[in-house]
Amino acid sequence: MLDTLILAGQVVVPKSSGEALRGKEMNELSIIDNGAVGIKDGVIEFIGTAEEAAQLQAKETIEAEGKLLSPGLVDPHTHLVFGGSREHELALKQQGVPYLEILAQGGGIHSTVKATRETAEDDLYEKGMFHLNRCLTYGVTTMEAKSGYGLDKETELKQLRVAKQLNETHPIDLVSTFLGAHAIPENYKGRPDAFLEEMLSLLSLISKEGLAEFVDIFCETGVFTVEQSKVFLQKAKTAGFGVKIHADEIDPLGGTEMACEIGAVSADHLVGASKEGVRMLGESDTIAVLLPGTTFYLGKDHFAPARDMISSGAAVALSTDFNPGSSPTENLQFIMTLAALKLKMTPEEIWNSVTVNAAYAIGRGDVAGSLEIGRRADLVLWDVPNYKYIPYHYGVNHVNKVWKNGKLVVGKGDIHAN
Ligand SMILES: O=C(O)CC1=NCN=C1
Ligand SMILES: [Zn+2]
Repeated sequence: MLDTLILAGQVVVPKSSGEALRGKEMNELSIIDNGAVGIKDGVIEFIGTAEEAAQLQAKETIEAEGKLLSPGLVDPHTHLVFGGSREHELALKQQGVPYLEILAQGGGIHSTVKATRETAEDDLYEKGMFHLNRCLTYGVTTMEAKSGYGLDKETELKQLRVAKQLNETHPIDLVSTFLGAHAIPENYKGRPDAFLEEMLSLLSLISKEGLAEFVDIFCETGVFTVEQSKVFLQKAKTAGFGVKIHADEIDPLGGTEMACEIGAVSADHLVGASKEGVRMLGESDTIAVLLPGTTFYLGKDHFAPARDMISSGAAVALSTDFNPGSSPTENLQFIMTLAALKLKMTPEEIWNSVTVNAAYAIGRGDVAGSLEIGRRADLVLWDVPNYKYIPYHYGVNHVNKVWKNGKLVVGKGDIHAN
């Protein structure tokens, strides 16, 4: 006897082959028309057509014929835990003040660092819960959370401990990344190497307390060079962490090439990736995590060369880059629209980029981002007729219901029209 049987319209089943989908594979997406998924004890027990499900018994049957059903979405790049906000910077952006100039003037990341240092751990936790609840209502069931707004031992650990607590208490599964190398704090101005050594000195404690699986660095003009980033990430790899990099976000420094060279799990942003960087992505296991929401929000015209990357054979994932400065949104569905309009990705590539490939980008490809018998039942029912509809109809939330580990965690309340 199943606990829940969902009778849907189309069911999206991204291919799960043990690694991220790349190149032409990204355009493959299995769809079951008039599909059904059965859940028992939090796990997927049946995937097939409604016809095949006809003889199954279930305590509860959700009759959602005509609605799309998919795996829970995965958001592989967020700066979830932070204090304060940066709406005051919008006026500067409107006046055309570049992101890196705001940062150099002590704003940007530094503004959030000040607010995060001043925010108590409990308050950071409550704020994180608020944002996670919103992510869940948008269909995200697994996501990454970076530190990086402390830039000192005490606050970096505070952020990571908050993320650990959130992972233990909120339905969304969180994967933590240490981004202590996010910017150079005032007290280390002009001494980047010394600051990086200070951040590296935290790795043993972070590892001992299980506070992060990945280490990341902001490789950018006025922050950390490609060489500094390479040395830092290689030391993090030696210490047993997976490594990621904010690369070629604004200036094309060549972080993409370096990421492929050292075997980073992912290289993120890549707006300025060179032809050589694109070629190397096609030949490496490094996943390109693209963040078109950031490019949009920074008012840039040039977006990451996703089509070239996919043509080169690379694996691409998508993310909100949720953070208070360069991409203040939890709406991964809007990112799907930007991927269609600005990255020229197909609906099939987009769906693979917010599910299976996003899961592999944060080391969760074996448990999230696809539908398989025996896997935990992380599912989203959408108020849309087919899988092409979400990128097409933008700026709204299409979620009808979300199940996490087979439990209904978001359900469209009955709308009492009168
Ligand atoms: O501005 C921020 O808070 C987040 C960010 N880090 C690197 N690029 C953007
Ligand atoms: Zn970021």
